[in-house]
Amino acid sequence: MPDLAAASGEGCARVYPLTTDRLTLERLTPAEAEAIRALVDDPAMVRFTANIPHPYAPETAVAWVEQTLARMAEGKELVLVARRRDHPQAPPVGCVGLLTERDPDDAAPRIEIGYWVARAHWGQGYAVEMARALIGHAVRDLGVGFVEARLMAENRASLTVVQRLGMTYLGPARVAAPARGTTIESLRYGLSAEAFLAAERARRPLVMVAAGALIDDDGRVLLCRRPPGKSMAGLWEFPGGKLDPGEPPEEALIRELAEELAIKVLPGCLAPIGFASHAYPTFHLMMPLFACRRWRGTLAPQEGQEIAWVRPQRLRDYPMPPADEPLIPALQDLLGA
Ligand SMILES: Nc1nc2c([nH]c(=O)n2[C@@H]2O[C@H](COP(=O)(O)OP(=O)(O)OP(=O)(O)O)[C@@H](O)[C@H]2O)c(=O)[nH]1
Repeated sequence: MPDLAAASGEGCARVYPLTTDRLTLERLTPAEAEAIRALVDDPAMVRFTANIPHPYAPETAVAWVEQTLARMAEGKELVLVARRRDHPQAPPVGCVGLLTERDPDDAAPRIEIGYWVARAHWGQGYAVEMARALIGHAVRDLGVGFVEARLMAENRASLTVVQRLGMTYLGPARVAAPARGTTIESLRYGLSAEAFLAAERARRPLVMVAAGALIDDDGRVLLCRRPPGKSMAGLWEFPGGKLDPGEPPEEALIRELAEELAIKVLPGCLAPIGFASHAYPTFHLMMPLFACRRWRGTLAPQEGQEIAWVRPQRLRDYPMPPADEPLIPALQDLLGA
């Protein structure tokens, strides 16, 4: 049985918050009770849920948070609160959670996902984005092999979510609805870890890029600015580019450095520093970074790109693509900054 608290112990501090293209997902804390109550206390929101009462009193929200935190501490539940990355102080967009459940006829406990999105954010794909992040975490970090969802047949929005997640219909189920004092007919959907990972790979193909940290005699590093019109325009990056099919990264980098900066580099002058592995919205970037202190020719930008020679301790003054962030300390270490 997977332990849903497994990723919150010592040494795993960097697992949370999970981040997605638009959201930050942080573990539930007692401080969230009132913000959650304010969003959930909405008849349109609770219409399709089994156990959210309406009206939703402040003490009910506090009690729910307390109970949930107790279950989270036991590894039986994991609830994350989603906020927009561009509005971190704004009220939450919604919540997504996993819980372990056991019906009388279940041979083994099952892991069920649940989510809600505040009404102001409906129709923008947030439920799918939150659920994908949490399922990805469950599958990759917590050893969860199968995730279920239960929803009411008339909940069209949730049906779209489970379909977009790639879940398949498993059959009908009756769900206890304590807030209504009854049970309700619902539909069971499910997704295996393998199917989830296959869908993720198809949605986000792997792109291999080779990049170089050119280092001058003063220990400064060359950054190039992404020109207007390109993705992530205006950010500073290491020179380099995509590998051609079958091309080794060193060869690709040497070719790119000649094309972009008119310099000739020999393979022996490239030393690996580290790599970036980052999920962008439409592709997964894998990018080895090589240090290079020697080249031939006069370095001259060939594509009109702005360049800067940057002292290692000043690298953070230059906004870089998110994939590059983890490479900065490695480069600073190398250069003794
Ligand atoms: N060269 C380079 N590319 C980087 C860095 N960090 C990073 O995320 N990338 C991404 O890796 C890809 C490099 O592709 P590329 O250099 O061949 O092509 P491009 O800029 O025209 O990219 P595009 O296909 O996004 O327009 C881009 O999507 C770029 O945003 C970096 O430090 N150097």
